[in-house]
This record gives sequence, C-alpha cells and structure tokens, in this order.
Amino acid sequence: MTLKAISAKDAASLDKDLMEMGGWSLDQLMELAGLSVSQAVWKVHSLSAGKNVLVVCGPGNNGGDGLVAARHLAQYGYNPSVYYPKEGKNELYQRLKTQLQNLSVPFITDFPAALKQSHFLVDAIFGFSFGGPLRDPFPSIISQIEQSSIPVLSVDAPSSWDIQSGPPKEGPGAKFMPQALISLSAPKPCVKFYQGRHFIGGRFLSKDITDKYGLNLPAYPGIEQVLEVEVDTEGRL
Ligand SMILES: NC(=O)C1=CN([C@@H]2O[C@H](COP(=O)(O)OP(=O)(O)OC[C@H]3O[C@@H](n4cnc5c(N)ncnc54)[C@H](O)[C@@H]3O)[C@@H](O)[C@H]2O)[C@H](O)CC1
Ligand SMILES: [K+]
Repeated sequence: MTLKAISAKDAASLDKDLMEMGGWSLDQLMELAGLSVSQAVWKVHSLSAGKNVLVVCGPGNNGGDGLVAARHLAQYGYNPSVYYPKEGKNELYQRLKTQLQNLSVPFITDFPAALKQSHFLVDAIFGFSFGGPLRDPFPSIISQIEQSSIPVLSVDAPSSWDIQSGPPKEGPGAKFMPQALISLSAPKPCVKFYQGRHFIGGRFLSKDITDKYGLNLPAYPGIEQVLEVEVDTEGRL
C-alpha cells in the first residue's frame, strides 16, 4: 500500500475544515496529536533507554503538540524538559505551559547543556506551516541538534525541511535526518526524502475528510493512537 501525502496547503485546509465544519476545537486536535507523539516516543525510546527527554517546541501548533506530548511523557515516568525559545502567544500554549509547570517539568534556557544531559529529543519546532529560510534563533538550534548524536523524533516534519521539497541544499538542516518521524493525520510530501522509522498519528479523521483530500490511511489496530508504517526498498511508504 502506498500512502498518499498531503500538501502543506491541503493540510492547513483540512485543519480548517475540522474546526469550521467538523465540530472540533484546536485544543482537542492538539491533545490527540500530542498523545500520538508521546506514544511514538514510547515505541522508539523505552523508559529503560534513559528518561531524560528534551522537547524542543516552536512558536506554532507543532510546538503545542510538543507541549502536550511532554505532559504525557511526565505522566509515563520520563523526565521531560522543555526548551521553548520563542513562546507562542495563544493562551492555549500558556495553559499547556501551566499544566507542565504544575507537574514540575522544567523549561530550560541552557540548550547546549540540556542537549548533553538528554537521552532523546522531540523536535516539535516546525510543522506544515514552516517556510524557509530559518530565522533566529532557529538556525543555531537546528545546527546544534544536527551536530549532536542525540536520537530525534520529529513531529509532522523534520524541522528546517521544506514541506514539499525536503531538506535544504546547504546550511542548518541540510544533514538533519531524525531517527523517527511521526506524521500527523497524513504524511507530508517531504517524507520521500526521509529515511528512518516512520509513524502515523492523529487518529481523528472521518471518511468524509479522507475522501475529500484523497487520503488512503491505514487502519489503526485496536486502541492504538500511532501506527508504524513500513517504507519499501525504494523509499515509498
Ligand atoms: N490536523 C492535524 O494534523 C493537526 C496538526 N497540528 C499540528 O500543527 C502543525 C501546524 O501548525 P501551525 O501553527 O500552522 O504551524 P507550525 O507550528 O508549523 O509553524 C508556525 C510558526 O513557525 C513560524 N515560522 C515559520 N517559518 C519560519 C522560519 N523560517 N523561521 C522561523 N520561524 C518560522 C511561524 O511564524 C509560526 O510562528 C502541524 O504540523 C501539526 O504538528 C495541530 O496540533 C492540530 C491538528
Ligand atoms: K517538527
């Protein structure tokens, strides 16, 4: 089975449909997206592999998914830390931040030190609304992640990659290849440049929506919120 990718434009339109016509709120979608992310972390990096998980959050909803995932990871018994260099203004993000502070999840400011002390990194910096080139402070953040040997799970897309055309030709991100990727709702076109473990999450689409956007998603087994997708030898999903 070859999964169809959804363009950035269609992914944004699908989100709008869910909220304007489908009766969903952003909170709900983000909760389910973040739950899927936390479960993908569990699948690729067990508690016994090291509890210190650094969740790097960007200013938009991709960062919001990271905040939700960090909260679940704390509940599962990990020691998450959050690096949130450019906080989103929306009050939803501030509420998620309060929830994390109430669980004593630290918001760190010394990123190089946190990178050294962490066993695993969740890249929730940018998702489908990313448009290059990277603006400060993100070039340095991406370079540091790229140069460190820490295993990374990227949320929705490897941050710094163009959603359509994949990794930048040069500069920060050109050599960024996360160990794992979780595509939310459906894969984005840049997955064709990706090599690593690939999961699908965000189990909230109805048949109407999948039909409208021509998606052919695999069935999630049982109560699973994430599904690992095999990539064939030619890099197809
Ligand atoms: N239906 C779903 O699958 C859902 C997915 N969700 C997640 O939401 C993101 C998309 O969120 P959005 O807020 O639209 O955008 P991003 O988080 O990708 O980024 C916007 C943010 O980033 C800034 N920015 C953009 N380009 C640059 C740049 N070159 N340098 C610096 N900063 C940049 C921009 O200004 C904004 O502040 C999707 O991928 C999923 O992860 C939802 O949770 C709900 C449902
Ligand atoms: K990301």
